[in-house]
Amino acid sequence: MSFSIHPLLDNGLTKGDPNKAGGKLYCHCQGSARVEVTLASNTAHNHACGCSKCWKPKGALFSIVGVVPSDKVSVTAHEDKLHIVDSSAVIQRYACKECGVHLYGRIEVDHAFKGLDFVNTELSEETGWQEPQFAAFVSSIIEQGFDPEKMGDIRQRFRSLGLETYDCLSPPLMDLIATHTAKKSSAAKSK
Ligand SMILES: N[C@@H](CCC(=O)N[C@@H](CS)C(=O)NCC(=O)O)C(=O)O
Ligand SMILES: [Zn+2]
Ligand SMILES: [Zn+2]
Repeated sequence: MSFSIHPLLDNGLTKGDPNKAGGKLYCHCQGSARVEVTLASNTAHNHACGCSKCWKPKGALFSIVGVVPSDKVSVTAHEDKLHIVDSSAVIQRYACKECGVHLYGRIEVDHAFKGLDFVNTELSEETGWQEPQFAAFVSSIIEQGFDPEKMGDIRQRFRSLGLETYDCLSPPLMDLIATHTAKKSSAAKSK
């Protein structure tokens, strides 16, 4: 294997436990210096994301990121170590100032996914989190230097794991975004 999609997928896909009700995430700092986030829910829509903004473990081409309701996310240790990576982005990604790991991403603006936080469950020491469901923003890895000639290998790798690849989000998620946009524009027209 000449490239790593993500450590959680490089050796096959492990199904999650549909009854898992949450757990803790930690940054990569050591021992008691770790930022701790407690999730009171499993993720939904967990997926591989090839975009340049989502946090990836070292050497991986993709991030694995899912969503949980924002009210199920609490920072339970070292909140002071968190900063927003890019305050102009739609997703405000809170990262540890010391190790750079993203602990959660939150949307504060009017958006179809407002109320959902983006999290990387590989930061947990537990198993059972929802397995990835699809791969998104696959072509974006080219923007970060990946050889366009090898994209067929990437897409084939995802297919062999049973995951569909998209260059934006999956159709159901794109439908949600479009529905939100349509509602906003019809509300604006009726004013
Ligand atoms: N090609 C761009 C795509 C960035 C992008 O649109 N990312 C998606 C998936 S995470 C998004 O919704 N971004 C919103 C944000 O980062 O705030 C890149 O790689 O930077
Ligand atoms: Zn840290
Ligand atoms: Zn992304």
